[in-house]
Formats: sequence, structure tokens, C-alpha cells
Amino acid sequence: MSLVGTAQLLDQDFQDVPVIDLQNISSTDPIRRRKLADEIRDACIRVGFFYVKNHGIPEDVINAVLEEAKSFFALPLEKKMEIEHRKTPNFKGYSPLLSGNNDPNGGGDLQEGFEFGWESPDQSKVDPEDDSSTSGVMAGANVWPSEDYIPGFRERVLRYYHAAVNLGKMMFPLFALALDLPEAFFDDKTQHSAALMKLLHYPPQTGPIDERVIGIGAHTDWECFTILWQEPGIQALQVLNSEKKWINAPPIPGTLVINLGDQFARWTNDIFKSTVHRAINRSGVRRYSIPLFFGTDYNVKLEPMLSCISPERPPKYEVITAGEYVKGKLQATYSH
Ligand SMILES: O=C(O)CCC(=O)C(=O)O
Ligand SMILES: [Fe+2]
Repeated sequence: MSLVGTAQLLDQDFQDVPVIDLQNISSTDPIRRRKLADEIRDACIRVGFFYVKNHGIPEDVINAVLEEAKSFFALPLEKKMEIEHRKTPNFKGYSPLLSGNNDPNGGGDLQEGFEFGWESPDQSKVDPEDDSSTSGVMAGANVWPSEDYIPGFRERVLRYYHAAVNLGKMMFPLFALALDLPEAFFDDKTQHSAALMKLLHYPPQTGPIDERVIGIGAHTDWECFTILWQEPGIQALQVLNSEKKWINAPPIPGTLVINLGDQFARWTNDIFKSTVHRAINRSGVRRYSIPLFFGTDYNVKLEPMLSCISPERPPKYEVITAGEYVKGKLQATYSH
């Protein structure tokens, strides 16, 4: 069935977030791949969010990045402020509590973060002539806290990063298949994409809560999709369904969350959903989470695919480049 037809059939409210088993993610059997892509397609059209199990990122790699996140955020504020994102090109580095505001109606996000983008696993192999990691609208190298403050941080954080980037690279062909496109469709559009990762820390919020100041206010993500690790045992993430009801997306042991962002929504004329979500930490203890945002190269135009347009479903968005889109959103988030 056509994508537009499937989208009409599946246009119903969701009450929970589905779990998808990725054990066949590396399979070359076309039947297995199609089956997996069909599950992904269903989740992308109905919910825009799904959990993945058997994602292949080793538990010790996850435990190590969590430890580093805890140590980093426990540093004295002035040490973290040495790499404040406002001092760096393009928002890399540390963002203190309330410095961002994802919901334009909100009063600031009650989270602190550390953000960085693509960096080769082996710096000795980086070709100085190749400016791919620093080219494009969002140019700017990463900044890291001093090794004196937090030895081993960069290495252990990058170990998780590269494992998760690898998973993201394996997801793109499946998303293409889910859209009835050749599996290589995104290859030439994701040559130099930033793959931005954030370590996030949400202090607990207790007592009466001002709904305008929560962990992260209601928002959609801006890229193609996000791979999100959330700390086990702490409910905070909520996803908005079309009845405007907040559906909890609690951490499920052994899984990651994958959610779609605005670039996919624009490309698919909203057939793939970029679903509104937020996080509130009412647990009474600190909460950590780690999103990694996968976009296309910034010069790629976000044009609706022909299979996602029909006379009843005309294009919903003006065509702009991925870079223009993301940059505009970043400025709005940090200019509150
Ligand atoms: O911390 C979370 O669970 C969600 C984070 C998030 O939505 C984001 O950073 O875009
Ligand atoms: Fe988000």
C-alpha cells in the first residue's frame, strides 16, 4: 500500500510506545529486513517513538558513560563554566541549568548539559586536509573539560558515542526501507552530519511544580531521529498523543528510545511523526539521560518525498536546508 494510504489507515491515537527487537538489524536476508522495516514504519507513522532492544551497545560502555556524566556534573560550577557553550562556536560545551528553553511558552529547562559533535575515533588518522567535521553551517570543534579535572572522560564518553553513532548509521537504511526507498537513499545525504550528543542532568523537582519550568519543556527534536538512553528506574519522559494526553515512556531495562525529529517529518510531509515530548523529574533523585541527534548534512534540502504527497495531502512545509532549520531552532532555544 502507498505511504499516504498506510498513513490514513494507521491514523489513530497511541496509548503506549512500542518495543522493536533489533536482533535482525545486520541481517542481509531481504525478508527479515523488510519485516523489521515494516515494524519501524508502523511505529514511525503511528507514534514517532519506539524502544529498541538488542541494540548492540554493550552494557559496560553504557555504565561507563553514565559514570562520566555523574562525575562531570558533580564538578564545581566554575570548572564547568570554563567550557560554557556561549563561549564556543555553535553551542558545543556546557550549558548550565535554565540556560536553554525548548518550549517557547516555558520559563527555561531545569537541566544542565554537555554537548559535542562528530569526532573521529582515531585522531591520528584524521586527514588535516579533510574539513568534513568542521564544514557546514554548524562549524566548530568540540570542547572538553580538562583531563586534570576528570581524567578519562573524553575517551569513555566517545566510546559510547561511537557505538551509538554506529547504531544510528545502521538505522538509516531501515528508515529508507520503511519509506519504500532504496536502502542507500540517505548515504549521500549523511556524509558529514554532525551527530550531536548531549549528556543531560536533571535535578529532582519536588513540591508544587511550575509547569513552565520543568526538566525539558514540550518540544519536538529537530534532526531526523534521536537515540536516547535514559537512566533505569526513573520515570520522566512523556510523549504527547493526538488527544493531547501525555503518555509515559518509562525506561525499559536493556532498551534505548528512538524518536523521530522534524527533518523526517518535513521529508515525509508528516507521515513520519515528529512527536512532542517533555521530561519532568519528580523522582526525588537526580536523573541522567543521553540523547544523540542524527541529522542529514546541513546543505541537504528538506523536500517532501513524492510518495508522501497526494492531492488530499499537499506539501505542508516550505523547503529549506537542514542547516538553516537546525540553526534557527538552536538560536531560538538559547536566546530566551
Ligand atoms: O531526557 C529525556 O528523556 C529527553 C531529552 C530530550 O527530549 C531532548 O534532549 O531532546
Ligand atoms: Fe527531545
